[in-house]
Amino acid sequence: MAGPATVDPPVRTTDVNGPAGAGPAGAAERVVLRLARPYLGRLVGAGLLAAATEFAGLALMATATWLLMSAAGRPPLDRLTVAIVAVRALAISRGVFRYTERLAGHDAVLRIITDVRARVFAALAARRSAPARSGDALSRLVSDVETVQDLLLRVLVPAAGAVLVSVVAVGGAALISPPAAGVLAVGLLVAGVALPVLATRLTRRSAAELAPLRGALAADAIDLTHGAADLAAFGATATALRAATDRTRRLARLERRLAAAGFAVDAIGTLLAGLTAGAVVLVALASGVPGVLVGVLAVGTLTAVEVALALVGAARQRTQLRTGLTRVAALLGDTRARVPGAGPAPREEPTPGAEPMAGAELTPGVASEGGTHDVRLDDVTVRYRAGAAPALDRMSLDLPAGRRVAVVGPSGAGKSTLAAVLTGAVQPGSGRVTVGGRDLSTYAEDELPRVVGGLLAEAYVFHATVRENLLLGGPGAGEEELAAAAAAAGLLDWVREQPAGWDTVVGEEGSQLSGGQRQRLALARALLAAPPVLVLDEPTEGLDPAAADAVLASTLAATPAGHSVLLISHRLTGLAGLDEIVVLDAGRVVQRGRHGDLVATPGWYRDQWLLQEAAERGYLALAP
Ligand SMILES: Nc1ncnc2c1ncn2[C@@H]1O[C@H](COP(=O)(O)OP(=O)(O)OP(=O)(O)O)[C@@H](O)[C@H]1O
Repeated sequence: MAGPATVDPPVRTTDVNGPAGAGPAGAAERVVLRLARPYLGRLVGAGLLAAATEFAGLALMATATWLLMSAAGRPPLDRLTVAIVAVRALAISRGVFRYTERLAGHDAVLRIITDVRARVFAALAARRSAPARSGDALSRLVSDVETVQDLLLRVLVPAAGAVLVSVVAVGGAALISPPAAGVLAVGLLVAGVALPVLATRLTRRSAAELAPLRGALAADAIDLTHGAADLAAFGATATALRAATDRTRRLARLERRLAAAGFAVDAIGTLLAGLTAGAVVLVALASGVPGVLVGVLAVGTLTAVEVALALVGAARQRTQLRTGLTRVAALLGDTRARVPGAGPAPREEPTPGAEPMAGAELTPGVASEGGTHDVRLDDVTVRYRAGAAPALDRMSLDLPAGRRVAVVGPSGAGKSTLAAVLTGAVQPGSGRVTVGGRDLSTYAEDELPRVVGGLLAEAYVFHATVRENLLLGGPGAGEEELAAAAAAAGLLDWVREQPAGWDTVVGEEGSQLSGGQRQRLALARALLAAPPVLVLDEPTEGLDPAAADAVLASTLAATPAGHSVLLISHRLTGLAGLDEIVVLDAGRVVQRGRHGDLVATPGWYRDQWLLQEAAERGYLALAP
């Protein structure tokens, strides 16, 4: 069978979500901090308590060291009493400080978050382009706002505590030995400034790639589940799975790289603590500091460097929070930072080419392979549940190659089931379906979509660009073919009006399109695929009568000659040009013939035609 060997699913480039961290994170932080201003007193209190906690830990280690080393010289007990009491007091106060710091920090931050969430909600509600129902909006309300919480609780408060304690530690060391304090200051600067900068540099790029990649994977999961039927119908399941697997691998690689960089920085931090303590000891000994105080300086240095190393963790956190913070800040409109996910992917240079003719016949995406594509159903029965009434009841139907047939009938008659049987989505319980004389069950999974396919009921629109959604139907299609398919489906004018044109992102499940535009997009995709047997399940659903007539006419005109069409429709208008109309009821063919004959014959078709005529005449009379 000729035609493309593989059909690509819409390729989600990570830029669907926008480049993470593309915005100025510093500006975003300023916006967030401005929101925190009314709670500044509480935040400063939390920062001071964090510093008190770290200081209590540092003082505890230093006092305990002094106590142990002094006790080795067996001094009178009264000389140790103060230190013993201090150790107990510091050990208890450290826990108390930690507890109150957590309490105060969370109290302040949760108040700020309540404010931020209310503002984000208001901003989202005011934006028509980001409906509050969409997963993206939800993620902004929940996870992005949590980045504000993390910025305050995991970055700013601990960082403030670490800086304060570092200053106090250097001051304390200077009381014992100014040269040793100088060495400690250098060690603390390396631990608290140079290492965080290094950690940020090492992880920034990977962290920036991480967030959009995770977003793309989440969207993959939705597309693979909700769009499974459409992927299968276009033979793109394997390719979509491969793309998602590749993304998962890339994510794993990135996370490994980030973890390795993290371990390396941690190892350098530990080494630095040891080296600084060693240098402090040597300098203190050289300056004639007594042995006990040298011990105090050594242990104090180890503890102080460890406290300063918290800044490395804070820097790492900050890098990871960039994307979320930028999105929150941009949403609140206080920064010009780009909102990843809100904007379309950068526009590609248009492919030079002739202007397509509206309604021009499409180049078949797949040429028929010489053999005919006669479709035959013999005594086909489909039952969705054992004991239930059959959806198709011993149904027989011929659809010779090149024939254009409409299938109509009351709701629940089995029309969509017939489409599902032909596209291989539903296996008949009994009977035989052949295409080109070959049993349908002998077609390989990726082979059938190249012969029978089209627009399924409730077609899925992927969270990608218009172009990517269309290319699912015709992977190799150029601008001209895209335009011809879009013109036939009545979508071209809309595409041309969009600033991003073919690169307009349609949102999750096409949420940024109207129902009619979604339907036209799905129809254009089916037309682009142009299989020899084209199944169209309600192609004009959701369109007003005049638009439905125009789209149906251009759709039929765009279908290549020699290709069969099986059109499922509720509307009976526009069927006069078809070769045959089959009326189904309760899974059986109850009438068949051309429109003119059926209208003249008493039965469901004639009744329905008269009803629809009257209804649409009324509609047109009411129309302005
Ligand atoms: N997935 C399913 N599971 C169980 N029963 C189903 C399923 N799909 C369809 N049916 C049943 O099969 C029968 C035929 O449904 P089908 O969707 O083919 O009818 P239809 O003619 O396309 O209806 P409509 O015009 O309302 O879309 C109905 O009774 C329906 O309830």
